[in-house]
Amino acid sequence: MSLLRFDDVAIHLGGREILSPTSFAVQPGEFVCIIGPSGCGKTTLLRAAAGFVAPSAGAVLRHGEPVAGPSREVAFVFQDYGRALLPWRTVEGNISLALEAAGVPPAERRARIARVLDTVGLAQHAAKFPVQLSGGMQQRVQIARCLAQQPELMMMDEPFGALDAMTRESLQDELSRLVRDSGLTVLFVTHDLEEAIYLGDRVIALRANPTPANPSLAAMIEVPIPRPREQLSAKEHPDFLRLRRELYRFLEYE
Ligand SMILES: Nc1ncnc2c1ncn2[C@@H]1O[C@H](COP(=O)(O)OP(=O)(O)OP(=O)(O)O)[C@@H](O)[C@H]1O
Repeated sequence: MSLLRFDDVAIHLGGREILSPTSFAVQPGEFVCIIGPSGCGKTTLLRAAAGFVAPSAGAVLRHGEPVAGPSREVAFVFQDYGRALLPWRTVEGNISLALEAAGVPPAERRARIARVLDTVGLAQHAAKFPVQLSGGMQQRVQIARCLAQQPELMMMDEPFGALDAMTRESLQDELSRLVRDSGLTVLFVTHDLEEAIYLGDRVIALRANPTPANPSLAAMIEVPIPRPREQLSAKEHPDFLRLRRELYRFLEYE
């Protein structure tokens, strides 16, 4: 059974159709990237998948059950790390917060925090405050916080959009590795089609201003590039170049 399924999901906000009836399914362990022009409803789709926005028509199903609201099984990583982390809490304290809210006992909290900080390479920085860390490190804290919750689904909304190119590539590789090791399922929104192809098992392309003839779901492509992927060789792979061309044309004309 699919971990997540959109069955003809339409979403209207402010009297406008943001997402026209859209159907797709996400299997456990899949990494699905969502691209599309600004305002096409990528964030709205993530929010609907997480139960923050109710569909105007159709159904969002997790494990075959309608999603009724937010769940601890779903964790978010946002682009704006400056606002996503509490500045008055240390790295450790930020990660602990969600676990405290979930009632995880202190000893297990400490063990989970140590484990996830190790996973993202921040074990030496547990006692620092966000302001003492670079942007890339703050994003690692957000990812660690997400992993500590042990969700089944990780939603990432342009998580690397504000980082420089080098940091971005190294975080892409870290993310690929830890997703492969953990078996997490990921929905990842990005503007960057190379990032979508490099990270995704599948890429969903949305168009803005849908009509019945041109619905929101413009394309859904499989990425057959073998894993583990490596930046240079993956980006020279014939399938990478083919998909980049296809998606580039799509984005150019939308
Ligand atoms: N609560 C709301 N009420 C009314 N309109 C909304 C609401 N939330 C989002 N919108 C509108 O829905 C459209 C899609 O927004 P959304 O943030 O999902 O797009 P996006 O593809 O993620 O855009 P971007 O790439 O710029 O982040 C936008 O036009 C936005 O103004």
